[in-house]
Amino acid sequence: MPFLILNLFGVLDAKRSGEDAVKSYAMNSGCSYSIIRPGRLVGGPYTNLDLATLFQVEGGASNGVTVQSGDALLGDCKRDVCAEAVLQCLENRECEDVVFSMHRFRASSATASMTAGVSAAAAAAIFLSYPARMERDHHHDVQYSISRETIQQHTTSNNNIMTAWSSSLLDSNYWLRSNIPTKCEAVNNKKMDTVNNNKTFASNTPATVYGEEEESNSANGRINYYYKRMNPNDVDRTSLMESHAIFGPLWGEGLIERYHVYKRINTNNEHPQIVLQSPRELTVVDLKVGKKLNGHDGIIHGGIISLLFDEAMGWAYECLQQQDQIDSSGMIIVTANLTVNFRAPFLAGSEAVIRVYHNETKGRKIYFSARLESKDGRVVFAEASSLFVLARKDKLRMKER
Ligand SMILES: CCCCCCCCCCCCCCCC(=O)SCCNC(=O)CCNC(=O)[C@H](O)C(C)(C)COP(=O)(O)OP(=O)(O)OC[C@H]1O[C@@H](n2cnc3c(N)ncnc32)[C@H](O)[C@@H]1OP(=O)(O)O
Repeated sequence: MPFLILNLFGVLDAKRSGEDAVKSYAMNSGCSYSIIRPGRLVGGPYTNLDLATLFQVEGGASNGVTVQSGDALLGDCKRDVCAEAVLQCLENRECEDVVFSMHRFRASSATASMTAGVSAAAAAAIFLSYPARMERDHHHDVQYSISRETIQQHTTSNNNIMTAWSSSLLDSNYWLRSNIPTKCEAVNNKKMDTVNNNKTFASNTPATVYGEEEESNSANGRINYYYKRMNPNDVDRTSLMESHAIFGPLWGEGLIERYHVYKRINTNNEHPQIVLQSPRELTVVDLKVGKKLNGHDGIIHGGIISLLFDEAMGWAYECLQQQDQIDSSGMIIVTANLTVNFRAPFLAGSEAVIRVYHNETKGRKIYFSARLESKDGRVVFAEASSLFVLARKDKLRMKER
């Protein structure tokens, strides 16, 4: 069928952007995904409004299916078959990061057919025992609108999320995550955005920066904290905005699109006006990177990540200096050593936070560590440790070997 007709009202565009969103969410969250592209859904219950519903198209007696990678298959797909595939994907690790289309097998046999393209293991895992299973488990009675709970009950594969093209199949278009305890929940984008903690934050705390620690060293056992935005315009360096790597040349659409630095301020729980000292977490940077800073296609360059860390730690020194009232007149803080471990691809166009921790100060040597992580803290993209040295400005010079 011509693409123009299939894509009437932008249906296929919407499906593609849904898939892209699932993949990108999976990458950012450290989950895998399975994407099922069923043909037109037929067979009851008729939950969506289309011609198949109008004419109560049954889809025949056969429950056989054909599976193929990509979207080359044309035809329809029975709802119960699709529902079964959803459950099978969640149960089989072979189905992680798999995209396949699925259609009714037109021969009279009820045996599943696999077409090359989808990994043989995945296809086998999904469908080899499929007809027998349908008989055994009476899945004809399966709840076609699969609830979150049903999915969770059937989820044994590790950390998989999935989507199916048909919103009539899954309740509320849930994107599903599986059984790592903290992640064992069905999430949709609205829920994701409203994840919050019950800490007391100042009103200037961005919704994207979350507190995570239960401090226990104040008199009454708890410390409240909030984050105060630091303003780069206050920096006593007139050239900062023009020649600074981040706020100058690398700033803008497609480049570094946000780099908001927040200083963590701890207060006594009972007397919030009293600011407490020595939090290990000094600074949080709320950042967004564009799509023009890549090394590999779609993945932010490791050098850029190192830059983001280096800067965050420089600002952390500023926070430390304000807090400990270090006298640094005539001195400048420079990075002597920076080590970065890259843990997961940081995708172009992503938002994230960097949390910087103060480890130790020895004379003019200051040691920091930091994490670049997703905004909900579930994925660590990179970790860094550094040594900053406070050097005299007038002595800082090119050294001879
Ligand atoms: C409200 C508004 C707020 C505004 C808020 C503004 C915030 C705005 C933030 C901007 C943030 C920018 C952040 C970018 C920061 C850079 O990127 S700076 C650029 C990159 N770094 C450089 O160019 C530094 C080049 N290196 C040097 O100049 C010199 O090697 C150093 C690091 C100054 C050290 O030289 P030195 O002063 O002669 O000292 P030296 O005796 O060699 O070493 C001192 C100690 O450090 C140790 N050390 C030195 N290097 C190393 C090393 N690589 N590994 C291990 N140990 C080392 C030595 O062993 C020695 O240890 P001790 O013997 O004292 O125990």
